[in-house]
Amino acid sequence: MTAAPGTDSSSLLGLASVAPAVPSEVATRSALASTPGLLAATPGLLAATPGLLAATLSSTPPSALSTEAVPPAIIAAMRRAIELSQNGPAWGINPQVGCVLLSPDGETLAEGWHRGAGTPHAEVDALTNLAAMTLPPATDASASTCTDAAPAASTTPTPAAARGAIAVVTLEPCNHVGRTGPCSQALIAAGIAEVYFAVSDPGASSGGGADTLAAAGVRVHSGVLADEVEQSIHSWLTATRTGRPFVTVKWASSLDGRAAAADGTSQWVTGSDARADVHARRSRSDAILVGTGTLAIDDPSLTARTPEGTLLPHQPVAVVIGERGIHPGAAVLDHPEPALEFRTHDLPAVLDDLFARGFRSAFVEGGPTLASALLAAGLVDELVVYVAPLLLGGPRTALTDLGITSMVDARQLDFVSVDLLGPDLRLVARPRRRATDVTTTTSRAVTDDHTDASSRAATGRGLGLGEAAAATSPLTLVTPKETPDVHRNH
Ligand SMILES: NC(=O)C1=CN([C@@H]2O[C@H](COP(=O)(O)OP(=O)(O)OC[C@H]3O[C@@H](n4cnc5c(N)ncnc54)[C@H](OP(=O)(O)O)[C@@H]3O)[C@@H](O)[C@H]2O)C=CC1
Ligand SMILES: Nc1c(N[C@@H]2O[C@H](COP(=O)(O)O)[C@@H](O)[C@H]2O)[nH]c(=O)[nH]c1=O
Repeated sequence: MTAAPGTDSSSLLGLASVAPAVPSEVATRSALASTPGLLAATPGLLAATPGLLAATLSSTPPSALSTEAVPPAIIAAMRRAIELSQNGPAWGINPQVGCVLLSPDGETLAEGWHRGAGTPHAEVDALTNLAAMTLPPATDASASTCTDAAPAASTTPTPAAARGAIAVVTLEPCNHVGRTGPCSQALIAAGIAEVYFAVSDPGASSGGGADTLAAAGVRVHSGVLADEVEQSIHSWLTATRTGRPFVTVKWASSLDGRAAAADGTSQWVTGSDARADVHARRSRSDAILVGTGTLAIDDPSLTARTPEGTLLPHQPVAVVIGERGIHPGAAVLDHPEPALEFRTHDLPAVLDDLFARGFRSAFVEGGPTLASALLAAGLVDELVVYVAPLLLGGPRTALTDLGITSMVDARQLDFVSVDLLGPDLRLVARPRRRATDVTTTTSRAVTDDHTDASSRAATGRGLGLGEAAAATSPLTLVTPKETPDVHRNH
């Protein structure tokens, strides 16, 4: 059973009588997103009473989509979309996104997910998969709008089965009109009648797809399992909202809070399970940051490796911060990715620069001076602390001065998780949000490896990297000649 966007079609989902959304209805989606946990609470009741559901929906405008109004098939599809999203890379400039296409009666038609910058977005991937299943081979179903390689809507896959279908997608469909075509247009062109998504896209240029869809007569709902999606792409959402990479500070300490023995040796404080966990986290990060003190004393490799020493498929870029820079012969010079050095103590500027290069996650591996400076500056989003059951005593505490002199100024955190890894504890904590905290949404957030030329200029910060280089090619290798303060090595 099919229907054009905005027209009625009877269905098991009871969606037939829902009026087409209007833009003003979509504009209220944030209210719904604030109570996402409720959305998933009572699907069983709804499954048992489809007639009641249809009645509820017909009398409830989409803007007031309530707990009861989310059909179980949509919840199930969103759970599947979240699973699919996790097939994509956890690092890089783009988020993990998954999409499930449903027929009007709730049957799964096709699935898709995003495989990283330069590849089709999840919605287009799902449409392409649907086309591949339903169109004759002569039709080029492999092209898509949302890739760097395939511009414009002329290559949008428009399988007939998509007409009147429902798209369930973890992130608001993008609204880009740039190097990549917008997913919102691809969905409209394919004849999708209804879209459910979890979380709004905070990107200034990529967000707004919901309004575009609604204006075209597509029924649009947001906030479905929003808590789950917020958690699964927390790092990317935070980076996009704040305009700097998501910063995780990690350290390994003794039970008495020492990161090294008095002579500076620290290998190893923690055991093999904890270190394997560190390497898995390295491989999900865009960059590993260390200060020149750690470089000088530990001479770390900063690669992501298996316990046997094999390199993991994704390697974060090693970033060394400090006036001393990288000494000749340092192990990071043998890293498979060219290392970056920032001969500065200006940490916001470093993070700005990394963001402009397309880095969305920074994993800080010390040492105590760099970690403390980042914390004191309020630039840390998460702590991952491994505590080993051993005592070291002495002066080498895991953190140094945070500028806190009295308990009233203590940094309050919340534990996110506490786990035993072999003999060691892993504690994950995040800053406690205060009522006065304001989430900053910058106007420079971008997705799909676009770099907004205004981003660095907007902050007024820089480390001597030419604006043009940063604006046009976030991952361009910058030679020392071009940048006295910032450069990649080898
Ligand atoms: N157990 C663990 O998890 C870890 C332990 N360690 C241990 O820590 C020790 C090294 O500690 P530490 O010297 O603190 O190492 P850091 O890596 O923190 O390096 C400190 C240096 O970073 C530079 N720096 C960059 N930005 C700033 C800033 N904003 N403010 C101040 N300094 C900045 C300065 O160098 P410059 O003079 O060049 O400007 C400073 O001297 C070693 O014994 C090592 O084994 C290290 C990492 C992890
Ligand atoms: N000592 C210590 C850690 N130290 C961190 O690991 C770095 C060494 O990385 P690599 O040379 O790539 O193996 C070192 O410089 C420091 O940042 N990490 C831990 O998980 N547990 C430990 O006990």
